[in-house]
Amino acid sequence: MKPALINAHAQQVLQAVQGTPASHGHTTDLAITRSWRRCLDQHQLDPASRRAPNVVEHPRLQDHRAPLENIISVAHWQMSSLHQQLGRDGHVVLLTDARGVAIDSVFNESERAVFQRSGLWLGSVWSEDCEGTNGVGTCLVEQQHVTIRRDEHFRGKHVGLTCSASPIFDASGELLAVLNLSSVRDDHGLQQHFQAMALTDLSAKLIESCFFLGHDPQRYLLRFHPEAGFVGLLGEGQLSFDESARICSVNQAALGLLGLSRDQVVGQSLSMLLETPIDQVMCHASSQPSVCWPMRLVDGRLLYGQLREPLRQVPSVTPAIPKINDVHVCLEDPRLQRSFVRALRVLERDVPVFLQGETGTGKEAFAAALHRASSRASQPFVAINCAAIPETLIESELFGYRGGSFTGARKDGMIGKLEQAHGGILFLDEIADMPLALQTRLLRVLEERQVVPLGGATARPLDVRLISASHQDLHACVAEGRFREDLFYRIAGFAVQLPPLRERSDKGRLLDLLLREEAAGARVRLEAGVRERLLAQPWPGNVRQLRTCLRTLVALALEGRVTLDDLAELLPAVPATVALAENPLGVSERQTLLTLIEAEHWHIAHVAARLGISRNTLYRKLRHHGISRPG
Ligand SMILES: Nc1ncnc2c1ncn2[C@@H]1O[C@H](COP(=O)(O)OP(=O)(O)OP(=O)(O)O)[C@@H](O)[C@H]1O
Repeated sequence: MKPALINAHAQQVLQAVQGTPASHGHTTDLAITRSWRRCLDQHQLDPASRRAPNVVEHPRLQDHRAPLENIISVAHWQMSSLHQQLGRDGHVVLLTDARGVAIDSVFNESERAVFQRSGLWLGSVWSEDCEGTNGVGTCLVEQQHVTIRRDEHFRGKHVGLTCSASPIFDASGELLAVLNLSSVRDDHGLQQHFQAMALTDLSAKLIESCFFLGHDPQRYLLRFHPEAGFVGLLGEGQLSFDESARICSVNQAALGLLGLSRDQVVGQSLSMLLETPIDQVMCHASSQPSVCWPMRLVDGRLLYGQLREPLRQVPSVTPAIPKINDVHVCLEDPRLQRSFVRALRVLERDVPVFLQGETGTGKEAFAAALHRASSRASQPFVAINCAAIPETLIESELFGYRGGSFTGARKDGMIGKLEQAHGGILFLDEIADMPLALQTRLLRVLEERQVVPLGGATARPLDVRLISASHQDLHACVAEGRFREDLFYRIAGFAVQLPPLRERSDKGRLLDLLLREEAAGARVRLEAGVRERLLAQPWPGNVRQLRTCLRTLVALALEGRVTLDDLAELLPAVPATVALAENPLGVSERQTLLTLIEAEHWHIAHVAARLGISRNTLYRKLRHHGISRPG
């Protein structure tokens, strides 16, 4: 931002606050005028100051992050989804604590420098007393959603930004964090601003709701709404209470629906609110409530509710510190380690885990590692690739069948994969590809915890811990009507984003591990420069592609030596555009596929190996691009 522009903006701010409206009719938004006054009178800030933002450095940043670990893990996935939904570049999503310190962020890596220049990165402090009027700081003061457009910022330095910020409250109504979306684009119309505002606010509410649902698993949780169909959705009332029916916490929507203040509700007995007797309410308590039942308030109004009973205590066999060194995969990246430890904790409490990541990032390896580290390690781990089983067979594969129930069925019937996983862990890979009709059946199985084989009459109990995965954005699948929303909520209790290989800080360790595995005891030495070259590759097919590449190098190595020439022969197999593009399988994907498929004469296994992706992924991509075998 040029000094002259900063000074001109500062002049306009001063005129507006001192009562002389600026020539171009400056803001009439009262929240902004109030904030400008605070900046001048209370914080004594200079709108023309070009001082860089305050930044909390490591390890002090850890002190800000540690108390909010739970909300960060709930929020991160939603932040990525928000960033993705906005679709284009130029946006950064920040999560700050209640003091305005950025404790998490999501942006395109290629834009890091742009956002750093604007002060939008981990540790930067965005409270009003530091940075003047801005999304985060003003939202913290107003305690409601605010949007601060370009020259509505107090400091001229920030007029290149548009920020939408929404507060996130904890279960006792205290402001816990702020979700902020900042854009450096100047070509946005009003409609895009409204879309960004609405999405930010919706995301903050979703995070708040998820946080409430998990904040106190040892209490009863009552979810309610005057319309049965709205229970389970964003506007529902949520209220937790203890064994003696004393209300412990309540969300904002519940207060609105009840027409009461927090003080009138928290600490009271549930019987003060309900005409329906408490023992009747308690009859509906279940660990996996799925049906709504009517209850009456003392003022006669009818509500519909669902009651979740306290979640069981974690079995004592659960390791206090999960056995992360014992899982036989490389998880040296601190982000991945943290995700692993947290995923294991929630899985032990029967919360379903959902893994999202690009193809080959190691979703199945991660799930299998969770199994090995869990208290069910000696029980089965059953993996099903929902994209790989033909649609006609998937039902019998999953549910099994009784002997002779259809033509071609085995005489003695077959036990389905679901039942094979009984007592252990079920891994549903590529779940977004499951046909809709089957999603309905799966949902019923998960809710009722029993399975009926095809052609069978009796239900058999099913006790499985569930991990599912997809390379697709399930939010988008739900929005497009390809994935059931209720199933989404059932399977995505805790979401883990697996980073692509190019972003992992443990790339080197992973390379060493894979090389050892591929060498299978033989001595293999990488010549100088080979390792560096391997680590610098973008690896669109992620860990799988790296493994395939190493396997080939080991096979080619003469006297156990891998040379730069060996590597050079292999790497051009992926066209240069693929290596350079930010989304390497994006723009040039179709062309890449056509070139390789022609070169390999439609040998699918060879093409998949050259790209370092699975055959299923390749088939899916061919379908997606409408590429089919000629003749
Ligand atoms: N952390 C890891 N440590 C060691 N090997 C790994 C790790 N992650 C992935 N791999 C290896 O990479 C390959 C691909 O992993 P995996 O099949 O788990 O990926 P995926 O994300 O499930 O793939 P897809 O998207 O095709 O389903 C496997 O050979 C696996 O052993």
